[in-house]
Amino acid sequence: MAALSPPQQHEGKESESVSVSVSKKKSQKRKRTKLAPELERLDSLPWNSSLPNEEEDEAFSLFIGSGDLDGGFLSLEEIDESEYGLDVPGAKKKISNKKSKSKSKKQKLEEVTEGSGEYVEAEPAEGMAEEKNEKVKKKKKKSKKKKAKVVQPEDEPANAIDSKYDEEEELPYEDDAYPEFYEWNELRLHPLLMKSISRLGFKDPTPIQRACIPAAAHQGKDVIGAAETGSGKTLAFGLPIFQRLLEERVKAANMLEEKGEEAEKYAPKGVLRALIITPTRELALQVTDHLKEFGKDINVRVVPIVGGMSAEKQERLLKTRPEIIVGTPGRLWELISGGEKHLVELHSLSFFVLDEADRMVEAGHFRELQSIIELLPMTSGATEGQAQNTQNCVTVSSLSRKKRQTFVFSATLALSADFRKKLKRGTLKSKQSTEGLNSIEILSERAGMKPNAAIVDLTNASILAKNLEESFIECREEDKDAYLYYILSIHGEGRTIVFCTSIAALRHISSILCILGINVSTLHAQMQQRARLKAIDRFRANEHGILVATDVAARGLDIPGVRTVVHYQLPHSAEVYVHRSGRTARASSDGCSIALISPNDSAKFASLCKSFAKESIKRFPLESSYMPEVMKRLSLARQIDKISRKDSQERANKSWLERSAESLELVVENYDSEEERVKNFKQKKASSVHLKKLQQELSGLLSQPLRPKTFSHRYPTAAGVTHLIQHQFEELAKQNGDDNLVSGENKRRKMVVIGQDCVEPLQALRSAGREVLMDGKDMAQKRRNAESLRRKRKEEKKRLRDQRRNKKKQFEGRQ
Ligand SMILES: Nc1ncnc2c1ncn2[C@@H]1O[C@H](COP(=O)(O)OP(=O)(O)OP(=O)(O)O)[C@@H](O)[C@H]1O
Repeated sequence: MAALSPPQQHEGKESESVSVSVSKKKSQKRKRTKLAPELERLDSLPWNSSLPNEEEDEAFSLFIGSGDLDGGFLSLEEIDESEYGLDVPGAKKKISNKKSKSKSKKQKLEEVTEGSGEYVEAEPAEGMAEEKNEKVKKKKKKSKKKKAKVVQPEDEPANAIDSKYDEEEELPYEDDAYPEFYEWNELRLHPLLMKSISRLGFKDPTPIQRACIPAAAHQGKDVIGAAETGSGKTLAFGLPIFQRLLEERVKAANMLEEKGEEAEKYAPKGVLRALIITPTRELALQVTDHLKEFGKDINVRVVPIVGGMSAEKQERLLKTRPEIIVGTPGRLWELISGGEKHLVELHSLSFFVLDEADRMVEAGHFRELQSIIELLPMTSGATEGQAQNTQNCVTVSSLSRKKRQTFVFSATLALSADFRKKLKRGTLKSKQSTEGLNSIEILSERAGMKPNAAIVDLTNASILAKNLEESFIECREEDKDAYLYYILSIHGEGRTIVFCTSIAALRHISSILCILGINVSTLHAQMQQRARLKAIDRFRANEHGILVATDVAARGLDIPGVRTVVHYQLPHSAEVYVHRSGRTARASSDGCSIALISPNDSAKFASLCKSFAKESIKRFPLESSYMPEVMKRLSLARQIDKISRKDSQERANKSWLERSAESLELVVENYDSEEERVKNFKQKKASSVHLKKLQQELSGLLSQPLRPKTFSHRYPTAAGVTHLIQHQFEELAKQNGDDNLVSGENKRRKMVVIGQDCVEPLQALRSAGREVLMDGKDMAQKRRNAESLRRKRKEEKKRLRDQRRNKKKQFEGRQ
């Protein structure tokens, strides 16, 4: 990784004293020792080789051409953390002896003047190095004085300031200053960000954060990031944005004395600095909330702009002139093309982020996104003159000279076309022609992504989250409802998301489950935005909630406690399967996915497994003795559903006819004969009686817990012993043995439930799931067999029908 490669060599180095260079070596050695396992791990990652050579890198300059601000990024010594009230809970301040203090001073000086290799400063013009060092030293002194003032209690004698300062001096982010945040300290983030990290209790950065932050925040690189679902990608691009905005503020504050009001333009307020684009509204709102929550102490405005939002609210939000906007392509383009004042100031952008980038290049988003990208000013080409011509922006002259950073993230970037190969080879080069490039590359290039972008691909061959247990149930298409009901009622622990491909299937399932007394929330793209958000809130609020959703919920939704994902219908692509499954097993938790596979799905499922390099997958354990009862309930539910649907359809038709007639001021007359009306009435009555009867029968069944067919209250073994029950028996026997050993007497035992009840799917899968080889050929053969059986049955039926018809004809002919 570029961020961990040897430090850059800077001019003017020879002028440093020997003691400084010795201490520098020690400092580097100390850092390397601590980073050694990290380096080893990172070196072994596939993307490492594709990173550009550090020496060939353009040094990142925040204010190109401005001698005063050369170096752009701040060293931590320039940031006075005491001003930010940094108070990391549980962190202990380390007070060391004088000797180590002086060494630490030298190390810090050296880092400020020479760069540490973890952040890159633009090289000053020849002869300016010393001047710059002097300036930095002065700033350091100023900062030290401030610290002394902050820590000095009112009644303390003046000579106590120095000693207090000496103690405080150890506070900046030394690797060992806050042991519990050691890994974060390595990333050298602004004290306010550290404060947020500690507030949220994020003990360590996730691998994608560890890999992206140095490159994006300290080297100013563009980043293409791929890592498993739930791995913290939002903060991997969010933290570098916050870091740069904070650094600019500090820089401007430090310059205030020298340059007065002019300094403020280096940390401009009220202009758009970051535009984050996500494919769905829910994701945009979630990313906004995540960044807002993180940026509580930072005073950076983060605002969502999504479809379905009322015009007034949108206007109100944009009036606050937020620095960060998170939005969906459709609404953003609508506003930009309409000339919305805050949004058209795209020249002030310092960050352009495509979250779930691979989804956005698909139909439905691509055109709008492309249009937005086409409006982005050229990062290197925008001259000052051009920029000055842009209206409504007072900060153009300073901002246009900055480099805009582009971040492209997704869990499945590596799955798309031959992108993975290109990621690995690092062949993302700017070409004149777009031939041979896929859409992500084209968009990335058009968005101004540099050829030396840091490419961080942390996805493994299977792409799926590592804590995810996958499984499947083979069943007939018409039995999918029954198995879904089985999973939800027998293993209803934790939150579950059921994914469908079509809205029709979603409606069917939610209706059936509702009749069966299972409360579900639904989420699909045709719902009103308010209803969509309500559904998510309801799901979030229920510890054992069930959400039936289409793929609109597949990407990015981060709801804690989702234990199970059910693929009721298989998705159309491997990417969607990864994202759907990724709603569980997020961050450090685990979870399981269950795919319901009908004979028609089997070949598709086998090819999915192949794309994830999976040779085998677990079959979800089923207790077949429950199925007769499940089927009985389901049959009743289906009949009830059919009657209710017919009724409501009739009502809808009737009211439509009446409404239409009313609007045309016509009178609807009933031309049915008396006989027909009586017949209709009788039919309705019969159907209503039948419906009532079915409902009564079902509610009688639902009032009892679901039991295996041969369940006996006394001997719960008659249903046959499954692996799970076997396992439970063994555990029970062990437990009883232990109890007897301890007490030595027979106590009255508690009632013990044996079976699958209340065992969450993951647990059932772990204790009884059987690995099945995913042989594509075998699956395809099975499907062919099933098809040929169906065909034979159909032909047989047809033959019998023809036979009957012929007989009838012959009989009629004889007469
Ligand atoms: N360093 C960290 N330590 C612990 N938890 C973290 C850390 N960073 C992020 N998280 C949490 O991990 C969860 C997943 O993060 P996030 O939504 O950013 O994942 P993601 O990689 O974008 O997932 P997806 O690909 O599904 O969109 C969030 O709840 C977030 O708060």
